[in-house]
Amino acid sequence: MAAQLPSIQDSPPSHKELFYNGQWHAPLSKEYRETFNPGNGSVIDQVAQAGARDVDAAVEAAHQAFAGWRSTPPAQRAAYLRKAADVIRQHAEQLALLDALNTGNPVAEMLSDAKVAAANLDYFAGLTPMVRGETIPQSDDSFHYTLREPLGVVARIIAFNHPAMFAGAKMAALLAAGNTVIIKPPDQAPLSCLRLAEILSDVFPPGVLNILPEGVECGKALSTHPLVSKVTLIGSVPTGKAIQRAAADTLKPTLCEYRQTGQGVARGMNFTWAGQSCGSTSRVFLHESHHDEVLRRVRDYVRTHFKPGVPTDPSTTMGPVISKAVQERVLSYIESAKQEGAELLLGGKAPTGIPEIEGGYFVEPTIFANVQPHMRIAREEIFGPVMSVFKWTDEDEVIRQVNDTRYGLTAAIYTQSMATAHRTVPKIETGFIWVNQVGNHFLGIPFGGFKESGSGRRSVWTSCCRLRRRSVSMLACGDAADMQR
Ligand SMILES: NC(=O)c1ccc[n+]([C@@H]2O[C@H](COP(=O)([O-])OP(=O)(O)OC[C@H]3O[C@@H](n4cnc5c(N)ncnc54)[C@H](O)[C@@H]3O)[C@@H](O)[C@H]2O)c1
Repeated sequence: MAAQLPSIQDSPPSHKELFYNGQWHAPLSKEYRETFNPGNGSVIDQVAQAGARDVDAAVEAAHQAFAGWRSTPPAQRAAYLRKAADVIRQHAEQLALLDALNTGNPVAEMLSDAKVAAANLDYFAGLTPMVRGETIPQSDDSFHYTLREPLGVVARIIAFNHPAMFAGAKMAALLAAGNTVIIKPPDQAPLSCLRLAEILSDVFPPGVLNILPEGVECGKALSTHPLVSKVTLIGSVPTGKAIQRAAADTLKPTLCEYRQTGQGVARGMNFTWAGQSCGSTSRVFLHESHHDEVLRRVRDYVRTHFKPGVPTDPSTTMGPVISKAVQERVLSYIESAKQEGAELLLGGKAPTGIPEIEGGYFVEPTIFANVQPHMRIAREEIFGPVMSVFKWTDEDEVIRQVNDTRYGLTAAIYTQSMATAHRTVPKIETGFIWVNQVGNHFLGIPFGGFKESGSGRRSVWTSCCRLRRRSVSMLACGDAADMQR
């Protein structure tokens, strides 16, 4: 695979500005900000920052493009999406390398991200003819039907952990349904999204796909803009709440997911990207009958499979966290766990003695056993490489503990009994549950959270369209009678 990777020098996007209306624009604010390589702390480049006036211009362009895009026949929209998928596939290695450089996620794993994005575009291209309403029988003298219509301009604000995948995959259904899209890349890691804008710049008609790098201010301006019909976020709970508050004024909808077990527990924690995945199974509940055996296997697996290294090196198995501030926050959680009496089994500090990652924001893969429900690491989202292990004996009590959190995105159940799985699944308060597997995602299967982990479910058309009901009285309208015949 190493031979397939392009050189790092050739990979960064040549444009660092704002992409809208099919063109690159310097920011009206004239502001640029440094973007970093979390693998060594160095500055990679300066990237434009979209201000409120830039957001106005981009939203206007997307709004103007909407009428043409929504009336483009579904088969033609599908052809645009398939072309985008092909182009992304051709640049998969470059996008993976850019995300490794800018997020710290190991490049070998990031290769699949661009492929997932392309697969989503192909999948939703195939579904464009399925954006359908239904007819509803009533009485003999009336005829009722519903239409699914695109919403208009949709803003997608995305988190830093998988930028190219979040941008590429999650535009697919929106575009297929006839919406125009503005993507706001993560402030920490905008480079792969800028490259996406470059490679897709002549794929879609101007204004259909727009990409505006910046941070919170741009996100806020998008959330409150009257011409933005919907804001979708992949991000943290406080951001989701802030966006819902901001969007409320303009009434926008928001969408805010023994060996085999040991390996599953270890893999579910996503140590590869330093635990920075929304779906990480960071709390592990092991029954006392196999607690010690599974825990030993988990520790051995993590110790041998996840070694901090240079993110752009294809042999690296674990990257840094995204920034110095996040590294300090994760280390402070580790300190709190030690002070509250959890038992440190592995890791617990920033790695030392590895010259090639000096200056990077790394934290060793960390496992705490004997974690109690009241401890901070058991209650708050760390979003770092820290796993908390609990021992349990009583099924009702463990389900109570599993649900005793503000969050509810994913869970995984490992059991030899399908009866146990079926009995337990409905009791667990998460939007997505794996059984005897973990971390896999499936095309077209809704993914989203319960409680503070999300509102809405990323399903196919419900999140991209509004449902318009039409009632036609045959007595009042001859055309309608013709339609029914
Ligand atoms: N539920 C999921 O599917 C999912 C997937 C990946 C990550 N996440 C979550 O994302 C978080 C980590 O990513 P992050 O640190 O980039 O999250 P974040 O919430 O800090 O930022 C996410 C995005 O929102 C923007 N933003 C921040 N404040 C905003 C505001 N007030 N208005 C509009 N936009 C605003 C940011 O610029 C960024 O682009 C974790 O909490 C993780 O659980 C969730």
